[in-house]
Amino acid sequence: MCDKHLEPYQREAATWRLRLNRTDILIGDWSASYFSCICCPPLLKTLNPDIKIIVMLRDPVDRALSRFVEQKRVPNGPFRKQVENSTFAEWAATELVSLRDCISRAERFRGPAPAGAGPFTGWGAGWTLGEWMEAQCLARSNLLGWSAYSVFLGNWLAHIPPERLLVLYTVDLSADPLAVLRRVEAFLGVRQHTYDPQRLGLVFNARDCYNWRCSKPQKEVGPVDKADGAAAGGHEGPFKQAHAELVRFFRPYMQRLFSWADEGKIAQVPPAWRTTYA
Ligand SMILES: Nc1ncnc2c1ncn2[C@@H]1O[C@H](COP(=O)(O)OS(=O)(=O)O)[C@@H](OP(=O)(O)O)[C@H]1O
Repeated sequence: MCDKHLEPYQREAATWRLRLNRTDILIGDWSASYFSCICCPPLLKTLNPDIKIIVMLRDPVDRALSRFVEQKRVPNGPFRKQVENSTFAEWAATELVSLRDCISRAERFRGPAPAGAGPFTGWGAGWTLGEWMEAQCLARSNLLGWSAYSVFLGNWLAHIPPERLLVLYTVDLSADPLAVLRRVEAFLGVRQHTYDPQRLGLVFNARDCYNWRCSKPQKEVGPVDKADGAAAGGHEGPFKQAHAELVRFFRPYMQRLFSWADEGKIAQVPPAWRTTYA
C-alpha cells in the first residue's frame, strides 16, 4: 500500500464527488488488509488529517479459523497452498512454531521504550526496532498473526487520536446489527438511515458463499465442516488442543486490549473474551 502511487487513490474520492455533484458527502474505504498494514496509519493520516477509522474485531481464534476455512475452499486463495493438505490443528501447530521463532528473534532488538513515548506507540511513533520486527512477523502471518490485535491497534492509535478511532466487535454485529450501525452513524456524524430489516440480518462472505454478491441469512451459516478438520462437533481432540495453544499465544495481546478497554481508550470488549483469554 505505502509504495503505491497516491494519485489514483485521491482520484477515486474526487470522482465520486464529481459523479454525484456533491461536496458534502463522506467517502469511505474498507478492507480487511489495512488493519495489519504497518505503514498505513501515517499514510492515511497524511492523505486525510481528519480521517476517521472503524475497526471491527472478532475473537482472534475464530478469525484465524474463518480465514483458514476460506483459504481451503476458495480455489485461488493466496494461502491455499499453506492449508490445502492440513487440518486446522496441524496447520496452526506449524504456523505457531515459525511465528514464535520470528518473534523471539525480534525480541533481541526490543530495547527500552524511547523517552517521552505516549500511551500508544507505533511505526515511526515510538516503536523500538524489536517491536517493529515483531509487528512484521505478525503482519506476514495473514491467517494467524493478523489476530494479534493489540500490536496493530496500538500502531493505529499511535497515529490517530482515540476519538477518531471506533472499535467494534463482530459478536455485537451478529447480535444487534442495527445498534452497531447506529454507533457507526453517530461516530461519523451522519443522519440515521432507515435500513431494510431483511438486509440487516444478512451475512456476507460466509462459508460456502465467498463473494460480495452472495449473502445468507445469519441462521443459515452452519458450523465449520468436519472435512476441514477444524471442529468435530465443537471442540474435540486435536482441535481442542490447537485452540488451547492459540489462546495461550494470543493471551498477552488480548490482555493489552483488555487494559485499554478498562482505561476507556477503546470500547469495552465482549465479556466472553475475558473468560477465554483470562
Ligand atoms: N453481519 C455479520 N455478522 C457476523 N459475522 C459476519 C457478518 N457478515 C459476515 N460475517 C462473517 O465474517 C466472515 C468473513 O469476513 P470478511 O468479510 O472480513 O472476509 S474477507 O477477509 O473480506 O474475505 C465470515 O465468517 P465465517 O463464516 O466464520 O468464515 C462471515 O460469516
